[in-house]
Amino acid sequence: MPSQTAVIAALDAAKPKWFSHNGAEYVQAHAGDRLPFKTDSVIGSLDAIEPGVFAGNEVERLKVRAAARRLLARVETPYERAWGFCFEQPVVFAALQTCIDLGLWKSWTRVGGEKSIDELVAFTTPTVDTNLLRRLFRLLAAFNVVEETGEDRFKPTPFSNAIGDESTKVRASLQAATNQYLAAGHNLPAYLAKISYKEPTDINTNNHSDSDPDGLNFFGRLQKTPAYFEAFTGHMEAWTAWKTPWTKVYDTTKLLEGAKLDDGSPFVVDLGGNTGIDISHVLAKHPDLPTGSLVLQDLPEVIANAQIDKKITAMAHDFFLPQPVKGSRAYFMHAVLHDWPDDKANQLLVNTKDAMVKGYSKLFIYDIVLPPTGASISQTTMDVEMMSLLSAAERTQGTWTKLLADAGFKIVNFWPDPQQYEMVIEAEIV
Ligand SMILES: C[S@@+](CC[C@H](N)C(=O)[O-])C[C@H]1O[C@@H](n2cnc3c(N)ncnc32)[C@H](O)[C@@H]1O
Repeated sequence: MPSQTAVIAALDAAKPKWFSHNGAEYVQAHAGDRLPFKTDSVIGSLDAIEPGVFAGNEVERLKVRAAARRLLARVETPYERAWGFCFEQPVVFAALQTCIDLGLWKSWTRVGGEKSIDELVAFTTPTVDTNLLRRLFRLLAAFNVVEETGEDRFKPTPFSNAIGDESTKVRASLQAATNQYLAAGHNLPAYLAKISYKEPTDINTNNHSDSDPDGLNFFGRLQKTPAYFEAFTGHMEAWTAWKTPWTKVYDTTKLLEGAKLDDGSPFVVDLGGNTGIDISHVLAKHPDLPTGSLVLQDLPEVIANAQIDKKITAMAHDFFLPQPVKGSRAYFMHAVLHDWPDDKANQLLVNTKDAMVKGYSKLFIYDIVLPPTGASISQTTMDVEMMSLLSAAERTQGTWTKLLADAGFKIVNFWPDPQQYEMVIEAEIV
C-alpha cells in the first residue's frame, strides 16, 4: 500500500499532456512507453484506496479526496468536464431522486444484499416498469452508486445504503436539493442578469423568491411546507455531523475556569442550534454541568423536533428578538451568520451583545473563514449557495473583523478546524 503522501504526489503529478498522443486507452496500450508511469500500476494504486485505510483520519482522507478531484480536473478534456456538468449531473440526480420517490433505497437498505432487477422492482411503490428501473440502475452502476455484479444483478454500496438509512440524513439532503437548491441554482444566472449583476443582499426579494412559485424567501418556504422543512433540517444535521465538533476546535474547558455555575447561571447558549448536535457536544465533553446550564435555541418547529438530553434546556427563540438568556459564559452560533447579509447579521449580534456581561461572557462563531486564496470546493460552494438561496455570503477574516467590530466586538482568536473548512471565532465585547 503506497503512503498517502505518495498517492497525493502521484495524483498531482499526472498531466494531460502525457496522454496527448493517446486520447483513448487502446491507443495508450500501444504507446504506453511514452508515459512517465505504468498506467496499470497507477490505476492499481488508486483502486486500492478504500475508506478503511484512513482509519477515521478525516484530515488525510480529505487531502486524498481533494487530490483526486484535482486529478480529474487536469486529465479530463474541456469537453468531458462540460459533459459532466451539463449531461451527467442532471440525470444522475434524477435517477437518485426517482428511486427515493419509489421508496427503493429504504426498502433495499432494510433487507440488504445483492438483488436482481426484478427483486428491486418488487421494492418499489408505486411499481415501476422493469426496463425503466434497469436503465436507471445501469446509470447508477456506471457512477458507482450501486455495484453491478452481473446482468441485471446489483449490490448496494455504502452510499446507496446511506440513502436508505434515514439516520444518515443523506436522503433528506438529496431531497432538499430537489425541493429548493436545484431550482434556485437554475434560476441564478437569469436572476443575476435581472438585477444587473449587483451582489444580492435582499433577504426577501431575491433569487429564491424569484424561483419560488409563491415568491417566498428560503426560510418562508420552509415554514410553509413541512416536507421541505424536514428535508432541510436533515441536511443541516448531516452537514454538521460531517464537520469537526467545535469542542475539538476550541478547548471549552477554558470556559469552565471562572464560570459561575453554582448560582444557576447559563454556561453555553447555542443560537439557531437546529436539533442540538453542537450543544450535545458540550454536554458530552462536560457531563457534570448542572441541569439547565446548556441552552438550545431555534425556531419553534425546530425545537419541537429536538431530541436532546434532559439536562439541556430547549427554548424556542427568534434571534432577531432580544436575547432572553442573560449573562451566559458563552453564546455560540454555528453556520448561522453565514445565512444573513451584514445588516441582519449585525442585528443578531447586537441582540446577543445586549445579553452578555462585558469581561465575562464570550461569543463563539463557528463558520467558514474564506482564505485570501485557495478556498476549497466545500467553502466556495457554500458561499455561492448562500448567494443563491439567501442573498448571504461566506466571509473572509477581514469581513468578519469588520462585521464584529461594527456590532461592538473584538476578535480574540480564529481557531481553525483540522479539516480546514471552518474556524471557531472567539470574540468579546470591546
Ligand atoms: C444553517 S442552519 C445551522 C444550524 C446549526 N447551528 C448547525 O450548525 O447545525 C441555521 C439555523 O438557524 C435557524 N434559524 C433561522 N432563522 C432563525 C431565527 N429567526 N431565529 C432562530 N433560529 C433561526 C434555522 O432553523 C437553522 O436551524
